[in-house]
Amino acid sequence: MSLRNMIAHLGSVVASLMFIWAVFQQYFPYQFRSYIEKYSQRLVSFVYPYIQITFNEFTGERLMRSEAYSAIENYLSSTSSSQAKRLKADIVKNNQSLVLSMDDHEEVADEFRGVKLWWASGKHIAKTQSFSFYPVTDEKRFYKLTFHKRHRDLMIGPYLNHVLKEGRAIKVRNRQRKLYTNNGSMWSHVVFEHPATFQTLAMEPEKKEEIMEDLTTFSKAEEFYSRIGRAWKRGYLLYGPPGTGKSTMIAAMANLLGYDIYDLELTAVKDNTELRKLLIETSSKSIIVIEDIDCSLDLTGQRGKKNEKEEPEDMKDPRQKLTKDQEPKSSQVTLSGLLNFIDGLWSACGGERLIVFTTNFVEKLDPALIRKGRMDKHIELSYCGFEAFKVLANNYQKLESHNLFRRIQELLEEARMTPAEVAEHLMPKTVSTDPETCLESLIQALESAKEEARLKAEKEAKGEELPSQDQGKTTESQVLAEKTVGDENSVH
Ligand SMILES: Nc1ncnc2c1ncn2[C@@H]1O[C@H](COP(=O)(O)OP(=O)(O)OP(=O)(O)O)[C@@H](O)[C@H]1O
Repeated sequence: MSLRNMIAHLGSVVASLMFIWAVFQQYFPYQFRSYIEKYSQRLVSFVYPYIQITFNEFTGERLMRSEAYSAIENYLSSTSSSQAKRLKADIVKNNQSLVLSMDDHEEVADEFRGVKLWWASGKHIAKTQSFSFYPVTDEKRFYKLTFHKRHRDLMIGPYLNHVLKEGRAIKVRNRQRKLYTNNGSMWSHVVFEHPATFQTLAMEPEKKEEIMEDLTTFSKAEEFYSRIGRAWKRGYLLYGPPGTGKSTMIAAMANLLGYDIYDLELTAVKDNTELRKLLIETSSKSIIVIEDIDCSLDLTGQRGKKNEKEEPEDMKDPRQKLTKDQEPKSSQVTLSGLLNFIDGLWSACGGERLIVFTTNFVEKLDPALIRKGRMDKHIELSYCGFEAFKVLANNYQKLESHNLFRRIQELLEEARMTPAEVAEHLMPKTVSTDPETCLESLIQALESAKEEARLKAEKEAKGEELPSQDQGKTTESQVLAEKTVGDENSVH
């Protein structure tokens, strides 16, 4: 064989080898791998007593972020922060709090009803075919749950339900809460960040406890409501003079339960259809508030007549100046419409909702609206008593006791003053105002309120005509001539 032939032969051998190598690379490694994997897994499952479940971060054709994955991420956050060595941090709640989760390829242990199990985090990195100037990494994260096969039923049923439920609850606690208001039939929202809590609410401690207990019992009563076949809702009627803390209490309720607030302006709702739409759009874990219910709806038939008689033209509600066609906006939402929605509508919507009505004039309300069953709890917020004062003194001046407290206690038993007014006196006027100056200013105000009441009572006794007062505003600093027993913040 000539040298030329030999080179040509060698060339074709090399070409054939390269072809075979290419074919081998292209097909065999994959086939080998899958065969090896398949049979090794079968082999391992004979001797390996554990079961593994994988929860991928993205699921479905449209690769939506899996709800289960994020619930597990939230559930594992506290375990991860105490066990994992490498953690990832993320900021939630409007950049205010940090949430930690375990980094990739970490493992943490958990225990459920005495059974130990393990969670591991991992990721697959897939090569993307698309061309991009920026590095494109297609990372698919997952959590893998490992447990012994003898606990299969416990893990797949109760444990995973527990993880999802807890994870969702943590998500709700960490989410940024919202305050919704309606403009006609549309809700718009802002971030809800009211600092009021039941700790800072000026009220008698036992009544506060009772309300807090009622709220937390309600929030945990999902099973109860579904068992009795009723919508998971509860109605509160808050009533009392302006400045006694009705709005503050609603904020404290929302903060206690971690709920959103829907501040429903009924006068902006055209008719029952719009009302239905608004109520259906409210989300679970929310408080629907209808403030000043006596002014929002013509519940009693008194409002129109009263305003026409008492208010001068320029003082009237702007709605009163609308044309005749536009005017009866509020009256188109009827009391029966409202009550029907409250009773019936939410049975069809999942999740829990509180509905809170407020009024300054409980006696004006239609008995149908406030009868038990419609409104589950009636809470009266009233003038400041000594216990409520002590909460305010602690809030505003960090005072738990002071020798002027005794005098203030005596005066509060004789003079009516709203918590809002008391708070105003306790608020330091300058940075250097000392607590004693504030207490003295409060004592002075209480003494003059007491004197005013004495004069008023004297006039009344003489049968003199009293100057007319706007009932809505009178409460600011009325003095109790004959103090009625137990009128502070009473709960029914
Ligand atoms: N019980 C209370 N505890 C703590 N602060 C209170 C209380 N009542 C009133 N305040 C203070 O007075 C201010 C006004 O109170 P709030 O708006 O809650 O009263 P309201 O009863 O809702 O009045 P309105 O009927 O006019 O809406 C609040 O910002 C709060 O600081």
